[in-house]
Amino acid sequence: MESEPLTDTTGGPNQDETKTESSEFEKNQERYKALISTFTHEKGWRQKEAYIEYGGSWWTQFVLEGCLHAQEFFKARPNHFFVCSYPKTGTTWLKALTFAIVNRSRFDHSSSPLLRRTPHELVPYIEFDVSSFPQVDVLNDKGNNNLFSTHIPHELLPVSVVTSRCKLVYIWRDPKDTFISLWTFLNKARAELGPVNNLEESFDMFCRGLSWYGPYLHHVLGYWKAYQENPDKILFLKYEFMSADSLPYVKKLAEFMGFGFTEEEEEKGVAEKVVKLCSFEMLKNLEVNKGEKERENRAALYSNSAFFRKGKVGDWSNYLTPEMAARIDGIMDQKFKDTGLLEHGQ
Ligand SMILES: Nc1ncnc2c1ncn2[C@@H]1O[C@H](COP(=O)(O)OS(=O)(=O)O)[C@@H](OP(=O)(O)O)[C@H]1O
Repeated sequence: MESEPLTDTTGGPNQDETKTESSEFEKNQERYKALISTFTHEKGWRQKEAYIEYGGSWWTQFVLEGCLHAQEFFKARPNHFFVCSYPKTGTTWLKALTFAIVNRSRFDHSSSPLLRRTPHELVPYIEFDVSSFPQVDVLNDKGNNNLFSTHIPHELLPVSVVTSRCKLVYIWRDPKDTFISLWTFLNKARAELGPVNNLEESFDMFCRGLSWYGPYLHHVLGYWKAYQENPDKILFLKYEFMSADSLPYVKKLAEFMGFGFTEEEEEKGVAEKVVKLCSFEMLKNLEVNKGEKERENRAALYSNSAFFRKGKVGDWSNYLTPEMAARIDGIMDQKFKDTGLLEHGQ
């Protein structure tokens, strides 16, 4: 196992460049707001919330401001690692796994910060958690943080994430389960956001590509193409395969991150312990991930428990008709035809 320290002082966001004074931060936000007001706005999944077109994808105001901020200020370093995903495809799981993998020699399983803090606190999103940069200092209990995550489509990532030697893991999931997970999640937001469209209307919009960070299939394809061009930089995973048998994928992920399990660790079952610590059942039942508590940041519109619903493959069949399933499957087959994506990992 490589012994790169996780509190590496050369890692983490560039404090000089990223510790924006709040007035400067607010000035930037005003600049982004003015720019965003010139972009196309469409009716979103909630009456109160428009979707805004930027760079071929759909955004909500808050997240787009964060994306523009990340594009302008986030400086990736070679020792950074990024968990990339479309929302509701396995982000929380991968955040927990990457954190547990790289921190396993610092914490045993009874002292892991994952037992007290949500995976989202430990692995921040560059487009909203990191927009108030000083918060990053408190991550990992002390020191800097090298793990980040994002839902930004590949083609809109901050340039340094693509050009730096840092690595990325991307996870995707069956679009039917992704849609149901997203729709049920959005329904759990704080009441002030207003109601979400009914399932049929939201599904129709999802199929037409009109969704948060969508089109979903375009998001997947963007990372797939980047992976094909540079397989040493991106690890490509699928939720369904990981659910069926997590261990080989967790070992692969650790290896890819430069933190492969040693023979001695293999003998001691350390990889199995990481799998267990990050399992849905384990995380869902922790006090920190239960109830109505919320993360303390600008993005806290959901209780911590909203990130853990069923964690099952195929739950879509309890919500979608066979016709709806056939519609989205058909769109996926068409979009992914001849890309090799449907055969990947099988
Ligand atoms: N540890 C673990 N293992 C397996 N599955 C898990 C885990 N943690 C969360 N989940 C399930 O993942 C879905 C949430 O997706 P994300 O974590 O990508 O959501 S988010 O983008 O961070 O908002 C959501 O799926 P659904 O249950 O189908 O809604 C979560 O329940």
